[in-house]
Amino acid sequence: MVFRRSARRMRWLGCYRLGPLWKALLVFAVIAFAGQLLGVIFNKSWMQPERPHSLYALPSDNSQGDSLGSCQPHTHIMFLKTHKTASSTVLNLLYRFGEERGLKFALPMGYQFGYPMSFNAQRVKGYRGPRVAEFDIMGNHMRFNKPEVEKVMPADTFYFSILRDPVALAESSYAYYKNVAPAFRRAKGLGDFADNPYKYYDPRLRNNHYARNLMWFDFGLDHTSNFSLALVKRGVAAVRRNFKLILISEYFDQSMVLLRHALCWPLDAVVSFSLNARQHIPTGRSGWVGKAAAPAPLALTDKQRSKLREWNALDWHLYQAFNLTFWQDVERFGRSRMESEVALLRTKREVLTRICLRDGGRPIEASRIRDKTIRPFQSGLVKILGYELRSGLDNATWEACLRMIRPEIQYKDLLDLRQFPRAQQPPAAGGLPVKREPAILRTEDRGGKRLVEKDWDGTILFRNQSLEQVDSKVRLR
Ligand SMILES: Nc1ncnc2c1ncn2[C@@H]1O[C@H](COP(=O)(O)OS(=O)(=O)O)[C@@H](OP(=O)(O)O)[C@H]1O
Repeated sequence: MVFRRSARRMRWLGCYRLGPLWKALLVFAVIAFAGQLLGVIFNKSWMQPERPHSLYALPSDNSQGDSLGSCQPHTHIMFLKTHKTASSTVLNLLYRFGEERGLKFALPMGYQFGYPMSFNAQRVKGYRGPRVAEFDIMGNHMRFNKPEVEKVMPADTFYFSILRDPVALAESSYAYYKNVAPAFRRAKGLGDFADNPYKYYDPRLRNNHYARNLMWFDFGLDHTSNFSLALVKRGVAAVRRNFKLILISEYFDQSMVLLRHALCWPLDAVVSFSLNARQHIPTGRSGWVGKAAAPAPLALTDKQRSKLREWNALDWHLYQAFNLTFWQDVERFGRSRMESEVALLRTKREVLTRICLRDGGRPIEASRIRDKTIRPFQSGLVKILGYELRSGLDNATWEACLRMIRPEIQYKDLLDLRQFPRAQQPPAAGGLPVKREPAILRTEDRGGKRLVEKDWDGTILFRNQSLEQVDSKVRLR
């Protein structure tokens, strides 16, 4: 049939003047071409998942979520990156948004802005003084200090941050800062710590802020006074004054919807994969499996949970106050509108998972990630997980997917290099030469003896000392 049609078409094209050999050749060429075409289509549909015309767009969707009318997208943004609250996932989308639009980031010299010291504008790489407004986005870890931040960021900056239930945060913080916070280091487990925190906690020791009211501390609030409702009220009021939006980690997707509306961003810009997750291996009653220093120490009874809430009372009140505000915001936004946007966001995430990630998008241990440059930074008791990209992605897709899974430290290095190409590294504010710190926190352990432990910033936390020596030497406050 196909052959007869081709022969008719050739007659129409005047091929009847050709000899039989040429005719045969032409028929062969037509059939080969048709076969090739079919093969390409066939192969594509098998090799690639149905890929929409844009990486994010859904097959039935040529919008980017609800229209946001005529508002202008915010590009001056300050995100207070609180610790262990899903803040790396949030920072990733700020990095992506800024990178794609060529915005300028206020970056730290290392990986945090002099944390745990209070933020100082001089910590920003390339900072040239309070009247030189040249940064668009700021989001690395800091202890918030509004007057100093205002020196760096433009007057119309949108300030936002994120909070998490203090008990979940304590678990995450204990697992991550076990070797960094002296209070955690000495405790047998988080439950043991919760039962008697004063036995382990000395507020004068450096890095013990990771063990109590960490969010309150990150907001730059007074953490040295005794707990009182008046103190809480002042703290909550200060946060309300300084921040336009407080997200809630437990309701991450709803948070993303509120955020994208507040920023007038497309929904696509807030689709993300969870970064910096700790490995959970459920088994038996404890909920964990593992070897020696594995996560059994994280098990908590209900009583211990409520003790941790009491211990972190400032954080607990802060969280409750902004959880309430959050749901009032959702109410104002409209519950059903929120539900449909969250559903759209989740569908987009699923599509992207299929396009970008191996293993159905399950996060994996760093050691199993073949591309060493995207292995997440490791710290503490448990493994911090990352992702691997599917093979066979075209360049544009690969680049877009990579942006979504690139860990925070590597992403900061990349942006840093773009903003300050090596050849012209500016002197650090204050005239000190810039020292690029290695992108790895290390606990070197030889023969069971810990030699050096460095913080993200490259700060040496301790070196070749017993824990007791360390604790007595790192007194800061
Ligand atoms: N999307 C989303 N939703 C809810 N929770 C999330 C999300 N993304 C990351 N996470 C969890 O956040 C924890 C890591 O927090 P951070 O990235 O702020 O940590 S860090 O301070 O930057 O080290 C870490 O918590 P734990 O796994 O309990 O340790 C992550 O699993």
